[in-house]
Order: sequence, then structure tokens, then C-alpha cells
Amino acid sequence: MTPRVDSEVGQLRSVLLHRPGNELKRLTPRNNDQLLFDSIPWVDRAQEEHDAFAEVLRARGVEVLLLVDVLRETLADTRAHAAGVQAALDAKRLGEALADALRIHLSTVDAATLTEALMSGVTFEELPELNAGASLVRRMHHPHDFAVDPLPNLLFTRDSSVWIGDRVAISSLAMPARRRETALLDLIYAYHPRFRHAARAYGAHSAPVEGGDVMLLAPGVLAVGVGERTTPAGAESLARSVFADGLAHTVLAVPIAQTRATMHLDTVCTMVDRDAVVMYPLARDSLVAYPLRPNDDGSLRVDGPEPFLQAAAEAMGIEKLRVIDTGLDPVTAEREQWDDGNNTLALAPGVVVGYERNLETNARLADAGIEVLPIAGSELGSGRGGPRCMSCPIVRDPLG
Ligand SMILES: NC(=[NH2+])NCCC[C@H](N)C(=O)O
Repeated sequence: MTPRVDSEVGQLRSVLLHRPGNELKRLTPRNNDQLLFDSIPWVDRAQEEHDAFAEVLRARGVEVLLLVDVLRETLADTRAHAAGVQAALDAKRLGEALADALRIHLSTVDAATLTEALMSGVTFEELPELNAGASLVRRMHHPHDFAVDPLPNLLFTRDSSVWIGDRVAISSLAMPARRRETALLDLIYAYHPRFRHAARAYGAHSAPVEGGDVMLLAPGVLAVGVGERTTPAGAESLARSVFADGLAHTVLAVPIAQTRATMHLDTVCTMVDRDAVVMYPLARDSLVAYPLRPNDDGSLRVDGPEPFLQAAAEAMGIEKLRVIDTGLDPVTAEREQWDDGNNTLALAPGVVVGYERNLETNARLADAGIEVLPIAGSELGSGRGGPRCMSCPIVRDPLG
């Protein structure tokens, strides 16, 4: 199956997920805010919930790739292994001597051990006896401080890379807690046998764009949320890149409130059918879009702002984008938005996975003829992400 995704809702064939692992065990009440979790997840239960999520996808014929396997297979390549070691080291934190010693040590470990170190991090206490001589850094750090940071947000594979047509864009993630994810995805797409021939769109070293903000409304039409994570410069360079590669004719830049509850566009709106979105009611009338299109001479044309729904329908060439809003009562709507009610993953047109707890949202989707496959997410959701955030589609059938 050659990677290719040109819509949000075409039959899903292959997807990259991350089964949460020991990196979640690093979360404490002292570091959870900085690591972008709202509480301390019960890890075993989160894994059970995630296994059930993966099973729902497999039962619908979707191939599920797990990040831990893909990364381990990647690191079996010696060049990838060396680059992986490099990606673990922060010489500014460790000092040259300790960084060098850790480099020498990690160079000798096998791919599975390096995978674990890269995902779960390493505390000073866990550092093996390294031949670094006397280390002030080691003496002065608390044993529980991280020598290599853990990456609990790997769970949200949506954000770190995104397929647009037959190209992959590796995100440049905005928050310090997630920056190192970029390096891991970069390695996977450079060295994994399945992906190393994939063409790239946009660059990991450009201005921030996160996958949760990127929505393939229809072939050739992208919406890009601009807010807490994706910057105006990020949206602009993504647009230039997809125009240059002929992957899109219109990019809608959509400002979203810069708050925790709406960190990505997909927290307020996801597609559930080829012409329908589920949307937070407050966003329905307030979202606007700046349509970007290429001029004949290759320069960028910026229009708007216009109401989002109108701009989207026009770019998609349909009369109207149907909106299923998540409940009329503002308190319920706000609660279910927070619990990722708007963050559904489409497996096919009109078939979506959603968190079971969002009863009203799911009932409204069902009323509108959408099949909702409910999953438990009490623990998974503690990082503020739903089924769309937790999945990076790699192959979808074209919309016939
Ligand atoms: N596509 C999404 N909405 N992703 C949610 C990411 C949540 C994650 N804790 C973060 O703050 O980065």
C-alpha cells in the first residue's frame, strides 16, 4: 500500500498509532502541566483503552502500525541508530563530558533499548555508570531530573507528521515538551524501509505547523488552524509548499482561540462525511478563514477573512458544508468540547470513532445519520486528545 491521503474521510486503510507506554509513568503532579497533560493517567487502563481503540480500527479492516515497532525497526539501520543517539543528547543540559559519555554508552545499546530511551527518557538516577570522570552536572541534579526528556505526547501521532497526498510533512512542534518528537518522526521517514522513499512536503525546520491544525477538507483543499500551535508563518509556508508541489489549489487559514481547550483546529471541528463536519456551536458562527491561492506567477494571494463555512463550501465546490453541532445547551457543549467530542476519526464517509462519554454529541451525530463507533477514553483523554489526535492516517482510498 503506497502512502497517500487526500481527504479526511476516504476509507481508511493504514494508520500510525502510538500505544502509550512507560513515558506516561513519568508524569507527576509537578511536571504534568509542562508535559501538557491535565491529570496523571492510570497507565494500565490507558493501554487497555488504546488496545480497544486499535481493535475497533482493525475490525474495520484498517492496518494499524504502532510507533514503537516502527521506531525500533528504523533504529535497526546503523545510520538511523547513530542519528537516534544524537537526538537523545542535549549537551546544554548534560555538559560536554556527560553528553559524550552518554553518546558512547547509547551507541552500544540495541534498537529496542534505544527506542525505549528515546520515548520514555532517562533520569539522572537511571544513567548507567558512565566513564565521564567527575561530573558536577550529575552531582547537582536531582536523581529524578531528566537527562533525556520523556515524550508522553507521542500518543498524539496526528500532530507530529501529516500526509498530504503522497507526501509527508514532518511537523515542527511548537511546545518545548514536544519538540523532540520531530526528530523521531524525521528518522522514521528517512530510514524505515517502508517510508524511506516517501517524498516530503514542507520541512521540519520551518515555522510551527502541527497536524491537529491541518485538515484535508477535500482533494486540493486544506484548512489550517492558526492559534496556540501553528503560527501564521507556519500556515503560509505550508501553503507555499503544497502549491509548489501541486497538492492543493486552496488553503484556508483559520484563526482559532489561543487557549488550552482549543489548541488545534481539530478540537473544535472534524469531518464526519464528505460534506459534513461536527463542530463546537460557539465556533460555528464565529470561525473565519483567509483563503490562500497561488497566483499565476507563483506568488501568494491572500483573501478574506470570510465566514469559514462559506469559504470552505466554495473551495470544495459544494453548495453547503453540513454542520452537526455538539448540542444546543452551552454548558454541555463546552463540557463535551473539552472531552474531545468534536475530535472524531473518520474511518469512511459517515463512519467515525468517538469517545463514548460524549453522549449528546454522539446522539446528534447518530441523528444526522453518522455511524459512531464509541471507545472508552477516560485515561487516554487526560492528555486532551481524542481519536483524531491519536491517529496519523497513512493510506486512505480516494473519494470516489
Ligand atoms: N490534534 C490534537 N488536538 N492533539 C492534541 C494534543 C494534546 C497534547 N497534550 C498537546 O497539548 O500537545
